[in-house]
Amino acid sequence: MRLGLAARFGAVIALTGVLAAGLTGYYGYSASRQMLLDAAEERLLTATRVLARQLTLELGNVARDVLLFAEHPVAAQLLLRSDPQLQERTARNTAILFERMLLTHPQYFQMRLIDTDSYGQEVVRVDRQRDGVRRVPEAELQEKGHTPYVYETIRLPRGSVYVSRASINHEVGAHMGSEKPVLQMAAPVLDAQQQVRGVIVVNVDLEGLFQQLAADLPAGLQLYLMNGEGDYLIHPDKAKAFAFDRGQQARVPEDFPAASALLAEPPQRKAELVTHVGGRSGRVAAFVRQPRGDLAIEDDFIVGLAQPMDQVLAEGERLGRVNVRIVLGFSALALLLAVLLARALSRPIGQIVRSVRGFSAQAPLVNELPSTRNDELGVLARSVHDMQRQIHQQFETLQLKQAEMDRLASHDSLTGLLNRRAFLDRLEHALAQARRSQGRLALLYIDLDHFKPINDRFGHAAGDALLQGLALRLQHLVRESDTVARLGGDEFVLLIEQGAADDGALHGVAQKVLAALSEPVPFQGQQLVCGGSIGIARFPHDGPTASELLAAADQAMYQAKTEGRHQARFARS
Ligand SMILES: Nc1nc2c(ncn2[C@@H]2O[C@H](COP(=O)(O)OP(=O)(O)OP(=O)(O)O)[C@@H](O)[C@H]2O)c(=O)[nH]1
Repeated sequence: MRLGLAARFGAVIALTGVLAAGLTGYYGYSASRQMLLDAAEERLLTATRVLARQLTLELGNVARDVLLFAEHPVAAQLLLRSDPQLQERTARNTAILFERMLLTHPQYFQMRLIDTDSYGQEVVRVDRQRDGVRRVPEAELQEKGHTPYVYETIRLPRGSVYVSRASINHEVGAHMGSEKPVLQMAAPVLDAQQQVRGVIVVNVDLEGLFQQLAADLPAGLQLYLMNGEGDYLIHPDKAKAFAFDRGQQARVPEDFPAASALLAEPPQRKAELVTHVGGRSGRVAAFVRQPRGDLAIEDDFIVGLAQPMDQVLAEGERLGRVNVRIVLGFSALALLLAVLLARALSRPIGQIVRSVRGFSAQAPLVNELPSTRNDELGVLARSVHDMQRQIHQQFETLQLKQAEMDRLASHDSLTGLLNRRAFLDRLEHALAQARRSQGRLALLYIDLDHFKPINDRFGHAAGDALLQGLALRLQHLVRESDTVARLGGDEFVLLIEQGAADDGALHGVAQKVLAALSEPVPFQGQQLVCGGSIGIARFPHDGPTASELLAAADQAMYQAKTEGRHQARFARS
């Protein structure tokens, strides 16, 4: 099926509309999706920074608690062991303070005072136990001189705080902290001579601390904590946390390859990273490493937050659905407009096409074109109508000219009678009919008498007027069935088809003709008079063909001339 111009135009409009709506929707969706992704990354990085900062602040709080005890004179006094009674009372009071501390800080597993002079012997120790916070009996106190938190801390100057590597606590008798991720924070206790006498140690519950820090995070975020080597300390999948403690490996670059760059950064400096993994079904993650600050930290901490990509893009998907609805709406509108436009165009175009197709120069001109429109189609319609009108006029002129030419081809221009050629056609036709019907006919060959002197005396115009006057007279004289023609010069011929059988009647006609020719014709106040001689030939009597009949009639006319003019003679066969 071939589509019309209006339909094709409509289809182009519809296609353009649908395409424009689709592209706008697609690019709008892509741009807003990227903006959402950027905003989500920014939010995630900000939340991670806040979390890392909170961790630093929290470690600072613990450090202040540790220092509070390390700097307290009671600690140094207790370690001097001067008076056993005072010693016991001071130890009890210290234990009470430790207990208060554990009760108000749920993230502390243990607090203890260690005597570095006696191989790191614990002097006072309070543990979080199943049934509450308890002072550990003297008999259960242990030597801790071999532990890093003791031998590393005693090297520190006054006022410094040691922070251990995060580890799983395998110490014997650690109670609630046993086999849990812990962080030991310790400060040296110095005497008046600035000699290190002991160490105050707090065991921090790493998971508890983090749960507390992450409590305010939005739902759906995954929390990660790594050490400086990238080993997971906290991971949503518990099997990956402290894998190194079980002789395995679970490091952040395995899940987030871009994190290698962060691990390669020099320590002690702040470092950040945002990365995605796994495409649309993966995750966006942000990692922040906080500077160590004043603390003597054994290892760095890297804090990470991740969000599933589908959560990040959920807003974008909603936007996408809205976009799809908008695109569909606009496409439907474009289609509707295209149909309306196509119809508005196809009607006038159809009218013009029908008018052009149905136009005929012969048929009367009917204006059914949309000529009243003010647009280009109106201009086209008016132009078509003008063209049709001109064609009509030219056709009429042509017809008139054709009729005139037809008339000139068969008639004598001076008298209006049939000319020789047309007369011969008529004669042939009449002869054929007469032959078929065994009919008869007769020719009266007429030549004017003394016509030349008229020309000579009164001028050519007078001769013309005489010829015209006599021709008119001959036309009126004969019957309707007869034919009068001018053969040329002053020669006329009369064909009689009815009543030609009777020589008497023919003779009568010839006499009437002679009488009519001898009547004067007025011209410019003159009376022009001539007359005529007639030769009569009959079919089939005087000849079977036109030429023979004409020759016979001419011959008879010539005889009439020679015998005195103004008379008629029958041909002699
Ligand atoms: N005015 C005019 N004269 C014509 C026309 N055609 C022929 N003639 C003239 O008609 C004359 C005819 O010649 P003729 O028949 O010999 O002259 P005529 O005087 O009639 O001679 P007769 O027939 O012997 O009586 C010529 O002088 C032609 O010039 C015409 O159309 N108009």
